[in-house]
Amino acid sequence: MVPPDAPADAPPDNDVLRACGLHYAHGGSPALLGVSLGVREGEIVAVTGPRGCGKTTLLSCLSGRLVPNSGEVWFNSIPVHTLAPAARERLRRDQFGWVADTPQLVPELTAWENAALPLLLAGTGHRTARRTAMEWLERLDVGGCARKRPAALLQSQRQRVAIARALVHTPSVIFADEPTAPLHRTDRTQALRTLTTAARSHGITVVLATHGTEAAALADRTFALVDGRAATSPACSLSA
Ligand SMILES: Nc1ncnc2c1ncn2[C@@H]1O[C@H](COP(=O)(O)OP(=O)(O)OP(=O)(O)O)[C@@H](O)[C@H]1O
Repeated sequence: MVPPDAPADAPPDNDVLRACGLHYAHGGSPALLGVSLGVREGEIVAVTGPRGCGKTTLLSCLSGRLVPNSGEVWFNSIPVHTLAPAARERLRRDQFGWVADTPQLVPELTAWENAALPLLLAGTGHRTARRTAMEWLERLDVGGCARKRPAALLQSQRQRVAIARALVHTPSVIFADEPTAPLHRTDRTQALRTLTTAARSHGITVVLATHGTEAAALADRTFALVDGRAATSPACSLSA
């Protein structure tokens, strides 16, 4: 509920993520030109748009992987855009999950160790971390690969391990950048449904970049980008 003394157009205070007026250029090449977005807790938002419109850059700024050239990013009451690198790294490790369009696993670790990594880094005991990772790997149909290293897995199996790793510590927000790109069409629906069902049942917010209508259909809302701008610009107001 918006408090009575808040500005009339203040965002709802159940926004878990808020971005306001984001600008970002890769070198001299502009990727975001004043993007504003609010995401509510537990919401699944699909960021859509043609190749090169800025989806990955937007997810990277929202998640603290990139610092915008100007504009603000808030995670609850935390100003992500002004955090020091170490604090941003901690925030990403503890509160966020990331699934890239190609699986980025640690080659020396087995599938279950890769999936358990966020728990192990947070100090969870080995046995609990392993059990939890195994549960997620099984939900994603790759439980049988748990002892294999990434090199021995198919690309589609690696991506499922990466999805398990994003879910394993039940983060506040998962950023998924074309998460089903490496999967065959038949595998896509199941992996997407596992991700979105798990997110809904655990109250995890998801920001999902996608070209596909299938992924967008599983989201609560679509946020369309065109040439680095929102296709329809929401008003931007920060109450914090
Ligand atoms: N590392 C980089 N160096 C230079 N330009 C980049 C870099 N990354 C992205 N860009 C440019 O920034 C713009 C936005 O790219 P971005 O990857 O965010 O778009 P996208 O919508 O995710 O594209 P895709 O659907 O192809 O993944 C594009 O013009 C792209 O060429």
